[in-house]
Amino acid sequence: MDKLLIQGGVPLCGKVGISGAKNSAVALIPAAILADGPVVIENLPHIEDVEVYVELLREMGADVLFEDDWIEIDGRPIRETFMPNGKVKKLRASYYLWGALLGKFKEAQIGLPGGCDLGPRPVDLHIKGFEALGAVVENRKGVMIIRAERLKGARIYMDLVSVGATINIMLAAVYAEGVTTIENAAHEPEIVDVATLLNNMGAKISGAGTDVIRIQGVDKLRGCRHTIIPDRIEAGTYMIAAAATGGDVTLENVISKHMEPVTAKLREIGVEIIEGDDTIRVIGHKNYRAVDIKTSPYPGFPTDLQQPMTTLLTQSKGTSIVTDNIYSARFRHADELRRMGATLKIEGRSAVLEGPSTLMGAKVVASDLRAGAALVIAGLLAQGTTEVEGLEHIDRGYENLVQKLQNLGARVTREKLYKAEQK
Ligand SMILES: CC(=O)N[C@H]1[C@@H](OP(=O)(O)OP(=O)(O)OC[C@H]2O[C@@H](n3ccc(=O)[nH]c3=O)[C@H](O)[C@@H]2O)O[C@H](CO)[C@@H](O)[C@@H]1O
Ligand SMILES: C=C(OP(=O)(O)O)C(=O)O
Repeated sequence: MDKLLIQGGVPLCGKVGISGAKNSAVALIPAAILADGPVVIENLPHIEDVEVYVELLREMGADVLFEDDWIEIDGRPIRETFMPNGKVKKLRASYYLWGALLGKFKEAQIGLPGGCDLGPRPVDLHIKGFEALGAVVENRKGVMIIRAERLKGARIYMDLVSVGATINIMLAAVYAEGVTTIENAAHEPEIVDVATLLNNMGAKISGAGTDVIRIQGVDKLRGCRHTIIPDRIEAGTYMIAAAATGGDVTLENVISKHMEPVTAKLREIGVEIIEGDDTIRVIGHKNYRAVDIKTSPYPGFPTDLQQPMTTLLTQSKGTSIVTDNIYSARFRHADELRRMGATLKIEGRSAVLEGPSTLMGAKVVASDLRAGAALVIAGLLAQGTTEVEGLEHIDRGYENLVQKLQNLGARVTREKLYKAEQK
């Protein structure tokens, strides 16, 4: 186990390349097994979630070649549809094996997923979708057993907007007979990315990125080549870090449109942002204004940037209220920020902050992936040294975090935790 040591107070300056999107990568990898031939996915981030997915596919019998930033997946040799627990618990997105295996084999026996602990994360909408397509779903001691004689297209209304359920239904429905429509579908760019890959494989999906997705089932999907979109959450993290340290950072390989909810809020608090074709320059200042933030599905403010943004708002003058409408318990970074000197309290689903606060370095522990990002940003702007533990969460989703921050001038190193420090 490792920890990060951060000497705060250095404005981040320079350029940073944004990696391929985690939440696309972990859906595109299982989508690839639906093809009757090899699928090459480029711009793949080297993050723990991807490494675990590659191991899962290999255990199931797929041929996987994983080089630098691309992967070739041939799902044809897969015979195994049984993955009870263990590795599937290491990430959230292992639930995409339900849809992919159901589509491919009409059967999946896969354990319930893991992922960040943000309060209850039910999977009822996934099940409702599979059942509508004709599957019988049983939860046997934490293993989802999903079987169908045949999959038949259906009209599926989602009670809530769900990224995972929308993608899972698409994965199962590509091989269903007839037409499936998903109403009240999620709009996230990662959904469009998955639909693009599936369509390049020969699927007939229209409407991805809107409320209604239509999937005309097909008999066969072929191999193809696909490049993953940039990670808008990683990009947002560096934008917030640049703003928080009063730095001047240019992000490369970004899609500005995907960043609009974040760009708008940063401008509102007083950050200067210059958008290029595939770059965004963030010029930080002091004296930020307080703002309120409410997370909501895309194109609303993303819940995955709520925690980093909370850190930035400790530097704004006045009262900011941050409300997470997606997850009921995504404020486990609050105690750690308070330990560093932030003035904030949690009221139900909201954090109420009074700023600006002078943050002081402290020993803190990341409880989940974006809590980790929030604490790293806190360490970068704090006076003195911050030690961040819980890096196994951060490793799930940030490629080369230390190196990218060092390239921007941050004084950050990764060190081994001594035995006595390990809990
Ligand atoms: C691997 C991946 O892509 N993870 C992302 C995905 O998670 P994930 O796909 O798990 O999140 P969802 O979009 O499904 O969840 C949205 C909301 O719907 C609820 N819900 C969801 C499914 C369900 O069957 N029943 C139900 O009640 C959830 O508890 C949550 O309150 O989208 C989230 C919301 O943008 C992001 O925070 C995660 O980073
Ligand atoms: C919540 C997140 O991830 P996951 O859904 O994979 O746990 C995240 O990326 O912030």
